[in-house]
Amino acid sequence: MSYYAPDLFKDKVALVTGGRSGIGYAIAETLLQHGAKVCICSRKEEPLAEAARTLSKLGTCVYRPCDIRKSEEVEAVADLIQEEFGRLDVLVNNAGGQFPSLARHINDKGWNAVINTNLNGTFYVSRVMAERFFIPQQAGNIVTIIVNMASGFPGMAHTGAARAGVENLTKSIAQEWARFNIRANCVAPGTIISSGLDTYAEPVRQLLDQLKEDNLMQRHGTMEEVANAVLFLASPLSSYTSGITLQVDGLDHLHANRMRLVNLFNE
Ligand SMILES: CCCCC/C=C/C(=O)SCCNC(=O)CCNC(=O)[C@H](O)C(C)(C)COP(=O)(O)OP(=O)(O)OC[C@H]1O[C@@H](n2cnc3c(N)ncnc32)[C@H](O)[C@@H]1OP(=O)(O)O
Ligand SMILES: NC(=O)C1=CN([C@@H]2O[C@H](COP(=O)(O)OP(=O)(O)OC[C@H]3O[C@@H](n4cnc5c(N)ncnc54)[C@H](OP(=O)(O)O)[C@@H]3O)[C@@H](O)[C@H]2O)C=CC1
Repeated sequence: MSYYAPDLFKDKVALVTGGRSGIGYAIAETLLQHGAKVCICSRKEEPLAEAARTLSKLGTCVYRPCDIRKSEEVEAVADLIQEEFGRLDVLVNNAGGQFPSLARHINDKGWNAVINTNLNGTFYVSRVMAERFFIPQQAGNIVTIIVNMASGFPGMAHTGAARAGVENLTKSIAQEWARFNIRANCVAPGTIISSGLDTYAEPVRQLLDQLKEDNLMQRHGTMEEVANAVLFLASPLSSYTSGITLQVDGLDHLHANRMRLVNLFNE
């Protein structure tokens, strides 16, 4: 059940990066359920095509494989959107990820993989979609998924650094592009039950149970709770809001036990 009007995104076109799985899939699904036409992209063609097939039962959903770290592949996604829809109204930068490691054990390749994905990739997609659609249209909306890294992110320093960069980038482009009627905001999820969490093995799995006990609401968040926050920021319901980060974390940004993360690897 939804509290939003079913036609909130009627005649609107949205791109969700990483829309084949987890939170991105839930966002794509919610946008479709509220009338949007959706494009999803990610690296792995087969699961991406399968996700688009399933989502198409809810409305128009197209896909194109793309590594957001390669700006030429991002341009190809823009080409598809231009051919299929001739416009873009909403960009949801959701693609991202990292691996758990103490900072001093992250090698150059691992550091660059995470920075390129989360910071550079998010920038490439935002710039390309603004240049190709939002600025010429004099209208656009960017919502970027980051993480809760307000007090640093021990155990995942690479992603903390990248997402802090993205949050600051969002504040800059929100100001530079306000004159083009473009808004840009972030959503910072806490620990959300998703396919992403399934990628973690011990000792992170055990940590997830502890993080649930620490949470003041005594639970992890749901993908729908993140999708609902994205819907708010992507819609005219938030028309005077830009450059902010909306925390969807059951208060973890005020009350999180960072020692759990520091001690994760029993160093
Ligand atoms: C504690 C609660 C946290 C809750 C908050 C956050 C939750 C989430 O974000 S859930 C979402 C999780 N989903 C993902 O993370 C999926 C996406 N992740 C990835 O695709 C990779 O982690 C990536 C970001 C590193 C990108 O992958 P790719 O470019 O394909 O890179 P490779 O797999 O080839 O790895 C490159 C390089 O990175 C180092 N490395 C990768 N994985 C690990 C690892 N598990 N441990 C240590 N180092 C790792 C390594 O240097 C790799 O190079 P090679 O050694 O040559 O393989
Ligand atoms: N689950 C959680 O607790 C939290 C998640 N987040 C963030 O939310 C977002 C979604 O995570 P979640 O759904 O949980 O995890 P998933 O691992 O399911 O989602 C990650 C998605 O990003 C895509 N992706 C990864 N790298 C690239 C790339 N270089 N180019 C294009 N697509 C890429 C993946 O598809 P493919 O492999 O096909 O490329 C996948 O669809 C991520 O940014 C994550 O860090 C933030 C806070 C908490």
